[in-house]
Amino acid sequence: MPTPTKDSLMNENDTPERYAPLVDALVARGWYQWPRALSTSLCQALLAEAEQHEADGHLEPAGVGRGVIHQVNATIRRDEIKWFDGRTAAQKAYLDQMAELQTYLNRSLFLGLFEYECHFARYQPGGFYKKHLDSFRGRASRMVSVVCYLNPEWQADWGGELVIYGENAEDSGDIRAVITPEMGKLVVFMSESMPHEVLPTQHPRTSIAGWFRCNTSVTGKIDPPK
Ligand SMILES: O=C(O)CCC(=O)C(=O)O
Ligand SMILES: [Fe+2]
Repeated sequence: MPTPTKDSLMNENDTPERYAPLVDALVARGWYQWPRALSTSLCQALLAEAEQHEADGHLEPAGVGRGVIHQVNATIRRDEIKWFDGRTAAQKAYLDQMAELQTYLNRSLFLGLFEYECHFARYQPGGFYKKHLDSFRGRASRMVSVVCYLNPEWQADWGGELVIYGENAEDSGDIRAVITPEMGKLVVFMSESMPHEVLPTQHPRTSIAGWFRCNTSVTGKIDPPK
């Protein structure tokens, strides 16, 4: 099979206006679920990369916290990750779509997003990620979270759903969405206000987790990514 080019992985007829319902939902309720947002050819290419990283032993246990307080804690999360380096056609095509979304979000919501970071994530059977926020309140940095799922023919009884809760993280009864991780689905939510968790999966579960960040530079120091 010839190596796909970036353009061959993009959908034709994709206009930025397709992001309008996403932005409306983010404003109204803080999250949006978009089945079949990405082309199957792009998702398959990304899945193949993630599986190759796993076969090559290039995934690393994910941690919690950033910078000096970054630590691996298997009671909180059990996925393995690989950060994008933007070198392959598939990564470039995905990053192009995120750049387009970033432009659209900035134009419509004036969010001042200036950077996007993302990694592949692989959850093995038994893997989970307990309820958390992607950004600490008051230290705004990660503003908008985007998860893309890469699992063809996901079965309803395999677990591994993403559960999104209301703003009060203590209230576990306030479930806003239970989302299955089907290939091509994009989930977008506000990083500071939507607690969420990944329920234990019974089947290997592959995704791309990413974040749009705003500049939180303090006294000239730019927050370190990751
Ligand atoms: O994979 C998912 O559904 C969400 C992952 C997540 O919450 C994270 O990586 O911060
Ligand atoms: Fe998260």
